[in-house]
Amino acid sequence: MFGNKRIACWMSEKKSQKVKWAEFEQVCSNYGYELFKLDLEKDIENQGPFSVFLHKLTDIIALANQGDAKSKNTINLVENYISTHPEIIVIDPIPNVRQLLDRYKAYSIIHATDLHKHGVFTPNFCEITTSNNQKTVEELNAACVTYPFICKPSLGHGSKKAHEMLIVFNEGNLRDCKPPCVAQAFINHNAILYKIFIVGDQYYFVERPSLKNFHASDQKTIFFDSSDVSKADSQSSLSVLDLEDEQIPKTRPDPIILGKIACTLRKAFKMDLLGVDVVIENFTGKYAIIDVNAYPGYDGFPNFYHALLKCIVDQVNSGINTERKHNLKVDCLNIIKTN
Ligand SMILES: Nc1ncnc2c1ncn2[C@@H]1O[C@H](COP(=O)(O)OP(=O)(O)OP(=O)(O)O)[C@@H](O)[C@H]1O
Ligand SMILES: O=P(O)(O)O[C@H]1[C@H](OP(=O)(O)O)[C@@H](OP(=O)(O)O)[C@@H](O)[C@@H](O)[C@@H]1OP(=O)(O)O
Ligand SMILES: [Mg+2]
Repeated sequence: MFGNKRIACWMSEKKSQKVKWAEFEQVCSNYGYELFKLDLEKDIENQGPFSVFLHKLTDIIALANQGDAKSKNTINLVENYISTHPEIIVIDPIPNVRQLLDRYKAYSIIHATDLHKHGVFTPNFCEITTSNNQKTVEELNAACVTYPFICKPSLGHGSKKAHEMLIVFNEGNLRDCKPPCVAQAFINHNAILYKIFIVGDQYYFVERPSLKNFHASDQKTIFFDSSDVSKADSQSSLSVLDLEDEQIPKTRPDPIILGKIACTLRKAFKMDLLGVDVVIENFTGKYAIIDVNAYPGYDGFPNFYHALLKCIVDQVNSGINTERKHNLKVDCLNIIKTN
């Protein structure tokens, strides 16, 4: 019935549990596609043929990078299969996902875009690679990272540890940073964050809770788990504004700037499924990109499965490979729909 119009899908058990499979299958079927879950424990060839591979392999790629033999083998099998079937549309290409796993690399890619022309920046950042505090002070100074800063594990996905962070308020507590990690200047933004969810040429943004304003001081380091802060229903005590900050006026986000960010980062990362975390800096009104995620949760994205299928069909119909497609010049404001 579907011929080779088959979509193979792989994601972690945790993510899989959040998928409404019956609805997703129905939407695929409406677009003429059969959806099936690829089993990476079994021979891939025997499960083919398929024309589209939709995946979130970030955890396995991260484990493979850390030397885990089973994960290395799995990724090798997947990459070999893809290279012997170059006609398969892969969303998103594994080498492109790989570069997102390293926060330093990801911030460097954002920094190299021309988004600064639109009042958008990525906060000053540097890598912390040593426990030698004097060396770290030099690195921080060279990159103009001031206090307070957020210290994030270099590895941005793939384990609980990737989300264990700290806010460092002074030089005296630099020893709390456990390399390899990235120090990123803290941007005061009155505890409101915007998540831009990108699906090919469509995007949508939602407002989420975030961290309150902080200032350099002699206070002790704050340790937190990022997954407790900016989910739709998060109620972290770190998000409660100090009394004097409640008066700071709220800036409404400009959908055109968020669209520009979506379009620019889609091209820069050469990926279709991306989540971008943006905060608006108090008083300057500038937009700071603080995090980019592969295949995020899309919580709140209206008709997400339709958007995903449109993205898949666009790729299939383009008749050219992903690498070339993302290199095409496109007019950002035409291709990104506002919500
Ligand atoms: N530079 C920054 N300035 C101010 N607040 C920040 C900054 N970076 C991160 N935050 C806050 O910390 C939270 C977690 O940071 P980040 O998004 O980098 O973590 P993460 O583990 O990659 O999260 P996720 O993958 O769930 O999006 C953000 O949601 C935001 O509230
Ligand atoms: O937990 P949620 O469903 O919301 O999705 C989160 C997603 O987990 P998932 O892979 O299980 O979807 C996370 O992936 P890992 O870093 O853990 O790989 C990361 O992309 C978060 O940014 C997403 O949160 P959001 O940015 O969308 O709020
Ligand atoms: Mg985030």
